[in-house]
Amino acid sequence: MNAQATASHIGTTAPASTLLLAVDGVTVDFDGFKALNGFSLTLDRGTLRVLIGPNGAGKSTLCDAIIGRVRATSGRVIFKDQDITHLPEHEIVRRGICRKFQTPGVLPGLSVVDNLMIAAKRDRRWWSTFRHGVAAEEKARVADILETIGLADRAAAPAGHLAHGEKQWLEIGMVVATRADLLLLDEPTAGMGPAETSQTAALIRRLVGQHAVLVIDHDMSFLEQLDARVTVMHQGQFLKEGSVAAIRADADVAAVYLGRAKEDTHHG
Ligand SMILES: Nc1ncnc2c1ncn2[C@@H]1O[C@H](COP(=O)(O)OP(=O)(O)OP(=O)(O)O)[C@@H](O)[C@H]1O
Repeated sequence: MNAQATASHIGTTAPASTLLLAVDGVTVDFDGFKALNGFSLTLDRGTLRVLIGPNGAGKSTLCDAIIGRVRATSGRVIFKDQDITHLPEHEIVRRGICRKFQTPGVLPGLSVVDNLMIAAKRDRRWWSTFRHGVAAEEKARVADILETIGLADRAAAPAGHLAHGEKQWLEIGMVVATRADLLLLDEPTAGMGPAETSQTAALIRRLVGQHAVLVIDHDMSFLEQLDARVTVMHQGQFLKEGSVAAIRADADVAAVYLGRAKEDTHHG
């Protein structure tokens, strides 16, 4: 199935209007410094959102607060109608949120397909994958993921032999393999050239519908290709939300980026 067909198929079956995640007035206070300051955001099932903001705006802290790596000082994180604010990270992951770097990481000596098999193993006991074999259902799922991430013809290659972009796609595939409903992707195009960046945008668009995806990235050409709703953060707070075109044209957004650039120049 080609990418477009997959995306449109998923698009027609996704329960697109159901609320999946609500970040409700979350503050994260690091000894008096509010990395998040009453920040709110909602995300529906199967939808794509891009989060941007100048350096230090609080984007990573937001992901940390969602996944339980840092604790909200106040406010709540609601996922699938449950308050997950104070749950341990592993329990949040079990409930269906996965961040790219939380996958075991690509094991360079193992093949692409074996890396995906390990991530697909729900109980995460890696070695049991080899001891007990893999269910047919998991094999089929992994074959699907290989198609989605564009690595079907590299399935048998050792992951360590992949190019930089291919390794990133494998990591995204490993997040998908965990069956998470919400995928958090922090700068998925880091270090990529224009061709790989375009392929990454297409890959992410193929995931939408089956998963909600929250992407942090600064690359405007990537954001244009993703064609997603954009939320802009500044100093731990919500600044704006809108289409890529609207955000590009927004004077307040330009001002916070330029302001930051001036500070960076000043200090640097
Ligand atoms: N553990 C911590 N203790 C103290 N301050 C922290 C901690 N983690 C982050 N910060 C501060 O919180 C602010 C927000 O950081 P965060 O990494 O969330 O920003 P960001 O938007 O992801 O930035 P970047 O685009 O540079 O990755 C920054 O000023 C950072 O120095």
